[in-house]
Amino acid sequence: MRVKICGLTQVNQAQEIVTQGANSLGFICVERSPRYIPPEKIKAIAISLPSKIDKVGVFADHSLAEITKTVAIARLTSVQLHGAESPDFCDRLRQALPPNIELIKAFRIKTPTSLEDVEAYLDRVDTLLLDAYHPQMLGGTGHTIDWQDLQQFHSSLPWMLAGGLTPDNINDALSRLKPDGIDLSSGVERAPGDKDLTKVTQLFEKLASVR
Ligand SMILES: O=C(O)c1ccccc1N[C@@H]1O[C@H](COP(=O)(O)O)[C@@H](O)[C@H]1O
Repeated sequence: MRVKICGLTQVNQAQEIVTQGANSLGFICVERSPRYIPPEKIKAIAISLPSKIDKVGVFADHSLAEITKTVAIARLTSVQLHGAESPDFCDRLRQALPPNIELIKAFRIKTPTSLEDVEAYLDRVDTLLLDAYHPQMLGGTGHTIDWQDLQQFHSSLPWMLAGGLTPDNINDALSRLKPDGIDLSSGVERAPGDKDLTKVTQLFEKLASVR
């Protein structure tokens, strides 16, 4: 399963989290987030990691030029769109990016009808990410989606579950839902951008216990 740990800002933490088993790391490119990390610092982390590890830049309503420039500087392999980017924007971004860059579209699930938004993106992105809705925050909220709302969710694209996942609730989530990947940030953190490696260890222990 894809395990993405998001909100990295420190090279030693990134390396340790990969050693523990993460295959995907996320970097917040949203300037107003307390987890923001500039492109040059992402690059320093990215080039220290094995090439097989996904390096995901998280963007929200950035311009095409900002995203393409950051992808090049930071050596990203994936772009996560966490704002209100339209299907047409995704098409144009696809044209603007190198062909091997993965496009992940995040959806903030407020009610079951929020899932209807997914349809228009299926031919335009590679991966879906379902996160919790919060009225003031775009992401990193620590809030869970009502998993009941996702019971009937199926997709032709791989999808990742995000939103308030922790070592304590991950196995409950995975017993109810069968995502292709999981994405954790605040649930394995001491403070925004400062990961708690003990919690990351607990996460992988929990995941190993059900394999
Ligand atoms: O983490 C942030 O600060 C952030 C800012 C803007 C957009 C997305 C952000 N994070 C995303 O939030 C989810 C996980 O959050 P949590 O586990 O509930 O804390 C994940 O997809 C991050 O990429």
